[in-house]
Amino acid sequence: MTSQLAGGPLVQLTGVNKWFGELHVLQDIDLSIDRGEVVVVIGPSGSGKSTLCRTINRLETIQQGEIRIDGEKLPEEGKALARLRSDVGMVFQSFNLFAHKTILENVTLAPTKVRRQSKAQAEQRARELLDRVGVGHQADKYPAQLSGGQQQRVAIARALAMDPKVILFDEPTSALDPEMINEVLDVMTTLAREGMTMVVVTHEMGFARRAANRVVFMDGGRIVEAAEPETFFSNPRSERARDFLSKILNH
Ligand SMILES: Nc1ncnc2c1ncn2[C@@H]1O[C@H](COP(=O)(O)OP(=O)(O)OP(=O)(O)O)[C@@H](O)[C@H]1O
Repeated sequence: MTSQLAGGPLVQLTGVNKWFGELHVLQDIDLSIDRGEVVVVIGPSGSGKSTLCRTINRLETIQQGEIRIDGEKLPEEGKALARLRSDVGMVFQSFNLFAHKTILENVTLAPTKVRRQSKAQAEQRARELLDRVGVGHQADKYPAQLSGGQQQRVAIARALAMDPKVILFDEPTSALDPEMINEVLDVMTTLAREGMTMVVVTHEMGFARRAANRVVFMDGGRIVEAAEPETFFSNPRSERARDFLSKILNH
């Protein structure tokens, strides 16, 4: 494994190509993400946004190109599983909490099993994180006793408990009732302002405008354009991005 100098990009994708059978789902992706940067990925359904996220988290393998996290090249497939949760956090649309475990247990599970933290140490940290996302009072409950918005905030605390270098959010508010969306976006905005490196696939353009350093627009497996939100939203360069924005903003 090679290490680059600290201070280089935290996440670097170079010439990444991926196929699902005949479908060329990621095409020549080059993307560098700096420490503390918040990148919002948008684009039409099927454009490859989730797949991009999943490759960064090693949930999907690629056929061409290279992905480095903090200078380290992704290990081969077998080893990737062992490192899956160590430096990249992931928050999915569907929370993925263990129903039969308490909220506290959900957040302590990975630190005790993967990081081998003591139970006491992991619980103390989990309680701090649950307080931070506003659900500290729910620690002894079970997921089904919480609203969707609360469960997603627990999922964010669970990701933070592993002290990830970057957190990937794959449509984190798409499964939520509308009134719960903002409570999750507010937690994410706070994390962004605190300097967490984040990649966020979302249709929430308000979040992109206020929290993103860069908006990446994908279409047909390619990054078609990438710009600061102010530039992107006021003057998208490509016709596809203009069409997409007019559809989503008039929705
Ligand atoms: N495991 C898989 N096997 C085969 N095809 C897949 C697989 N996962 C995704 N695809 C296909 O790859 C393409 C890109 O999917 P992906 O989920 O990355 O798009 P997306 O931009 O995130 O879409 P959405 O906004 O609808 O979630 C789609 O055509 C999808 O059907």
